[in-house]
Amino acid sequence: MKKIEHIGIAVNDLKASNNLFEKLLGVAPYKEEEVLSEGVKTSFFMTGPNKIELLEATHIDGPIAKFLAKKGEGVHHIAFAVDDIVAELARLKEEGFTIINEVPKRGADNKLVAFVHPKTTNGVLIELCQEAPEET
Ligand SMILES: CC[C@@H](C(=O)O)C(=O)SCCNC(=O)CCNC(=O)[C@H](O)C(C)(C)COP(=O)(O)OP(=O)(O)OC[C@H]1O[C@@H](n2cnc3c(N)ncnc32)[C@H](O)[C@@H]1OP(=O)(O)O
Ligand SMILES: [Co+2]
Repeated sequence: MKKIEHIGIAVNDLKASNNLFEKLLGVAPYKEEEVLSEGVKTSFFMTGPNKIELLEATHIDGPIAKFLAKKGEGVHHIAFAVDDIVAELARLKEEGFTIINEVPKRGADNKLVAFVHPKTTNGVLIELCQEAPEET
């Protein structure tokens, strides 16, 4: 794994949280994107070299809606950048971690993503991200 790619934060109201994080970080979000497959609307902030992803639920049965219902707003996952997501998933599986997505899927901000179950990572949901070609 190369570095932390982003930290994902679950929020109830993306618009309100965009305003809050803009005040907090002193920069505006550089992008907003809806990812239908995950049931989320996201926004992204850069602060120095670090990226924050805010996530609002768009689907009542989606992972963010369920997380918000159980735990409330807060840090939802840590994402790591990798060069070869398939190889990294195989390595983690071999090490005994539970992989949620055997096949990487399209995430936000031009990434291929896959998740590792928090029950096998001390309660922290881990996302792997590999750069993907821009969608046309
Ligand atoms: C925008 C796209 C992408 C990007 O490009 O960056 C994203 O970031 S998408 C982010 C949203 N998508 C995901 O989270 C996908 C991966 N998550 C899942 O597949 C599921 O949420 C899960 C982790 C498998 C849990 O699903 P499920 O078992 O159906 O939900 P439960 O609510 O019943 O939870 C079971 C258990 O797990 C705990 N949990 C759930 N989410 C988290 C979390 N984010 N961090 C820590 N723990 C989590 C939950 O509390 C339950 O625990 P117990 O109550 O103790 O059983
Ligand atoms: Co993410």
